[in-house]
Amino acid sequence: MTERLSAPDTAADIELRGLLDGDELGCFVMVAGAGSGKTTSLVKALDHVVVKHGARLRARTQQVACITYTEVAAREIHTDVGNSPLAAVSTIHSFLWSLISPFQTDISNWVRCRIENEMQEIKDKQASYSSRTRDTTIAKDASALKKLGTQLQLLSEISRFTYGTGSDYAKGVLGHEDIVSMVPELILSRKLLARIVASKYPYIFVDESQDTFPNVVHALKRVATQARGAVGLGFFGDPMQQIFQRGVGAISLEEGWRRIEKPENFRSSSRVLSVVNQVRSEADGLVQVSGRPANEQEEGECFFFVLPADDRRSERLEQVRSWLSRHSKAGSWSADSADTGDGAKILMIVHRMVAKRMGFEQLYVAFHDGDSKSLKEAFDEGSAWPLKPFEEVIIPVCAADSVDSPSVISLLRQRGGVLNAESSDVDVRGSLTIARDAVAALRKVVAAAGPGSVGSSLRLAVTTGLVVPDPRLSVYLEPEGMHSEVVLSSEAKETLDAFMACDVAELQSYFKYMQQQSPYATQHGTKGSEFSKVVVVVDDEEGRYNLYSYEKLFGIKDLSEVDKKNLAAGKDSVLERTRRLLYVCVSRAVNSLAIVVFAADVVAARAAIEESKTFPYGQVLTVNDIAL
Ligand SMILES: Nc1ncnc2c1ncn2[C@@H]1O[C@H](COP(=O)(O)OP(=O)(O)OP(=O)(O)O)[C@@H](O)[C@H]1O
Repeated sequence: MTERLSAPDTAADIELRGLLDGDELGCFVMVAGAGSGKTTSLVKALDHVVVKHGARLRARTQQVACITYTEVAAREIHTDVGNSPLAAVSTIHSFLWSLISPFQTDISNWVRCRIENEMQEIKDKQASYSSRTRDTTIAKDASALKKLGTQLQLLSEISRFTYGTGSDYAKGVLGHEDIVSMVPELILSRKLLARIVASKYPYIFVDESQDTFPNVVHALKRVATQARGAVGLGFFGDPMQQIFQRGVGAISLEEGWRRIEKPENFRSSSRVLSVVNQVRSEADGLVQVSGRPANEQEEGECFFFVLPADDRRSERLEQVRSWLSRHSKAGSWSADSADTGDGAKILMIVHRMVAKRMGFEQLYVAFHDGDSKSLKEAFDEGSAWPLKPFEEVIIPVCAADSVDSPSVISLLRQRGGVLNAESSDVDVRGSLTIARDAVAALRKVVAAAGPGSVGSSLRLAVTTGLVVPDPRLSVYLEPEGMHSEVVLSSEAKETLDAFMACDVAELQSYFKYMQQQSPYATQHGTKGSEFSKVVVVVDDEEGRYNLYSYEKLFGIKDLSEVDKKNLAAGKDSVLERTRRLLYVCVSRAVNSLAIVVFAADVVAARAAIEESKTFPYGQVLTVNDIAL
C-alpha cells in the first residue's frame, strides 16, 4: 500500500465515501489549503471506487476518470491505485482526446468551421487596410489566406484525425490548443456526446482543479447535471493556489452539490504553518490547523532576509545559504541536492539569475527577447514546443552510455521516427543500421556543441529521421516540405531563429533545472511538491511583464492606477496573483523556510515588510547580518 493510501482517514475522506456510495451519486468540490492532503483524498476515493464498485464498473465496461495536471502526476496516482485498469488516470488533453477521437465527423466539421473563421478574420483585416499598411503585412496575410484555403480543400480528403502537440489541419493533425477548445464546445452543443461521456465514466475526479480551463469545468458540469445522479463529479483544489492565468480559480457549487472542507495541514511545521496562514489572511482568510498529532508536530524555523537588488545577487544568495547552514537547526542549506533532504530547494520566480548561474543564458534570451508571449511563458514553465525534440530524443540519446544502448533503441521506437514501433512493414535490420549511424553522427554534433549547434543538431536529427518534428517546427525547417500549409506566426519564427543560434550544451543545463535535478526550481513549477528546507527568492526585477510584484504585495511600492482600477472592479489584480504565488511557495516547506527579498531600497523594504506582518518571527536580516 502506498503512502497516500495508508494515510489515516480524515473526516473529509469519510464524508466523501458516503457521496460515492449513495444510490444517487453526489457531485462535490473539495476545497482546502496547501498540504491538507487533497491529492491523498483523491487517491483514497479512487481506490475506494475501484475496490467497492469495481465489479459493477467492469460489468458495464465503465471506468473512473481521474484528470491530473501533468503526466508525472498521472503516473504517480495510477501507481497509487495499483495501476488498476478501471482507473483512467490522465492529463486533461489525453482525457479530452480519448472522448472525442471516435467522433471523426464532428472533428472534421469543427476544424472546417475553425479554418473558415480564421479566413474570415484575415479577410476583415484586409478590408480595413490603409495606405500605411506595410507591404510585409499584406504579403503575410495573403500567404496565410492562401494556406488556409488549401487546408480547407484538403480537409475532405482526411480519413482520420490524429493528435500531436501542434496542429496541421491539412494533414489531419490536431494540437493541444484545438483539443481544449473543441471538446468542451462539442460536449456543450451535443447532448449525445455528454450522455456518452456520462455512460463511460460514472465517476470523474479532477485534481488541481483551480488551474483547469474554465470551459472544461463548464463542460464537465454539463455532463454531470444532464446525467442527474448517474455521475459523481468531484473537483479537488484550492483557489489560493491558482497560479496559471488560464485557470478557473474557485469552482462554484451547482444545486445539490456538496462542499467538502479539510481544515488540516499535514505538511508544515508550526512556524512555517503560521507564515502560510499569514500570507493567506488577507485573501479568503482560511486558517489551517496542524493535522499532525501534537507530539509529532515540530516547531520548525523561518527566516526573512532583505538584500540589495544589485549585480551581486548570486553571491549574496550563496552567503544566505551559508549563513543558514551555520545558524539554522536544520543542518546544511548548501548541499547540492535538495531532494535527498540535505540541501535547500531554492524557488525563483523566473530564471534570469539561474540561467546565468546554470549556463543557459543565451537560451533564456532567445525565448525572452522575442515577441511571442506564449513561447516566453512556455519556456518559463518548461513546456515550449520547440524544446520537445531535445527533451524527448536528442538529449537522452546523446546522454546514453553508447550508440547501442538499449535505452536508445527503445526511445527511438517510442518516438515514431526511423524506428517507428507501430510500423510493421519496415526492414528492421536496415532501419537499425540507419538509426545507429544517425545517432553516432548526432552525438558528434552535440558533443562538439558551440554557437548554432541547436540548429545543426535539430536539422540532423530531423533529416535522418530520428526526430519527427511538430508541424510548426517542420514548416520552419522546411517551408515547402511535408507541413507546408501550416501558418507560422512571425513572432514564433523570430524566436525560432534566435533558438537555432543557441548552443545545444545550454539545453542540458536548462532541462536539469526544469526537471528539478538542481537545487533551483521555478516558483510555478513546484506546485504539488514539498521539500524539507525552502528558500523563496523574491525579486521583482527578475519578474515578467507586470503580472507579479512582490514589492507591491509587501507595500514597498505603490499600486499603479491600473492596479487600483482592477482592485476596485473586483478583477484579478497584481496583489492577488502575487499573493497566490507566494502562498504556493511558502507552503512547499515542511520544516524550514527562508524568504529572501532583493529590493532596490533595503531600508524602506525592511520597514515595509516588518509593518506588513507577513513574517511573524524575529527580525528581518540584512546584508550586515549575513556577513556574521
Ligand atoms: N490523512 C493524512 N494523514 C497524515 N498525513 C497526510 C494525510 N493526508 C496527507 N498527508 C501528508 O500531507 C502532505 C501533503 O499531502 P498532499 O500532497 O496530498 O496535499 P495537497 O493538499 O494535495 O497539497 P498541495 O495543495 O499543497 O499541493 C503529504 O506529505 C502527505 O503524505
